[in-house]
Amino acid sequence: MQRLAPALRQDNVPLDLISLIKTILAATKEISFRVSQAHLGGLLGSTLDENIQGEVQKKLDVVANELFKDILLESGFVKAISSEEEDTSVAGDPNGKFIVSFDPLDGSSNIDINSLIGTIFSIHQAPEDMAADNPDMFKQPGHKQVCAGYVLYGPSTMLVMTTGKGTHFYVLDRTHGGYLLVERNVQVPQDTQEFAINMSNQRFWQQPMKNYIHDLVLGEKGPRGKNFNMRWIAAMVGDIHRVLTRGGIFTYPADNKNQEKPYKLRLMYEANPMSFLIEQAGGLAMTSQGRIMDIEPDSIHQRVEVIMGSKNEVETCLSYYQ
Ligand SMILES: O=P(O)(O)OC[C@H]1O[C@](O)(COP(=O)(O)O)[C@@H](O)[C@@H]1O
Ligand SMILES: [Mg+2]
Ligand SMILES: [Mg+2]
Repeated sequence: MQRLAPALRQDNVPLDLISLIKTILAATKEISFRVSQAHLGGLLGSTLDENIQGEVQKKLDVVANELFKDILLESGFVKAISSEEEDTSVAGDPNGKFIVSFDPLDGSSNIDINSLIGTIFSIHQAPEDMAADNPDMFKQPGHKQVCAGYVLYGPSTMLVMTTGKGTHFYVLDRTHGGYLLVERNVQVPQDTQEFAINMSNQRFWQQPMKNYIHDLVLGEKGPRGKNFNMRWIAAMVGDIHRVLTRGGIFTYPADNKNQEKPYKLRLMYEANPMSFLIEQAGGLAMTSQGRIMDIEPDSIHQRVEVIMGSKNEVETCLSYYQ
């Protein structure tokens, strides 16, 4: 099995980007270790704080954020970072070539039940004409990402990453301490019989999504003429990993549960990086209005509707909105 750095060099990834990726992965190895120790005590439960989005922070959210932030800012490769757990962007090295957005722990509600969680990251070039403390640097659409990925702290610690030349799976080999390439150019099957959505929000969805899910649930007796299965891991990293592995549609649609917050997932450090991975694997990543990676962001913590996965199924879902 190929090691990570030679695999990246084979794809002609620039050396400075490889160095940044290695820095990110050093942080994930440390987080993976902390996650494996968390149930021994001290790291479970919530802090007394909320993040800027009004969500209670888990202790492990904060630990993962501090680790990731410190390692990145000390590296010299990064001009600024933005994180789910930071109010605004944090300045790094003024000469850093890249900016990194991240969700230090995705699936926080799974921490205390020892279920799937992960770290999501997205890398853009740093604009040369902006100061390191200018958060406007992050207002770049997803199609300008130079790299995106996640690390899943599951039974195996897995890295799934793209630099725009396919989506590849790596596994952390603890015997030598590095990530090994286990599957190159993963492809999402175009058709599927599996969907992922939080069904408890059904009464709050818009009518097109209600109609689409209604037809899936009718199975072979309905207009789709085939049965569908449902999965919900409650961690986007886990749900998207399943979609990349065996296909499916994953959606967090608009809802009117809270009028001020029609969407749940965040564009910069959840939807955009996952869209890059899904598209590089031959899938589609959309809102009901268009391609996620074409959205011009207006703020770091912006939320967005998400409909992504197997190409034909995403297209079928979108047809209900026409
Ligand atoms: O509470 P719900 O509706 O199950 O939401 C689950 C979704 O929320 C998230 O956990 C949000 O991520 P965080 O844990 O990073 O806040 C997604 O990963 C997941 O898809
Ligand atoms: Mg998240
Ligand atoms: Mg999170």
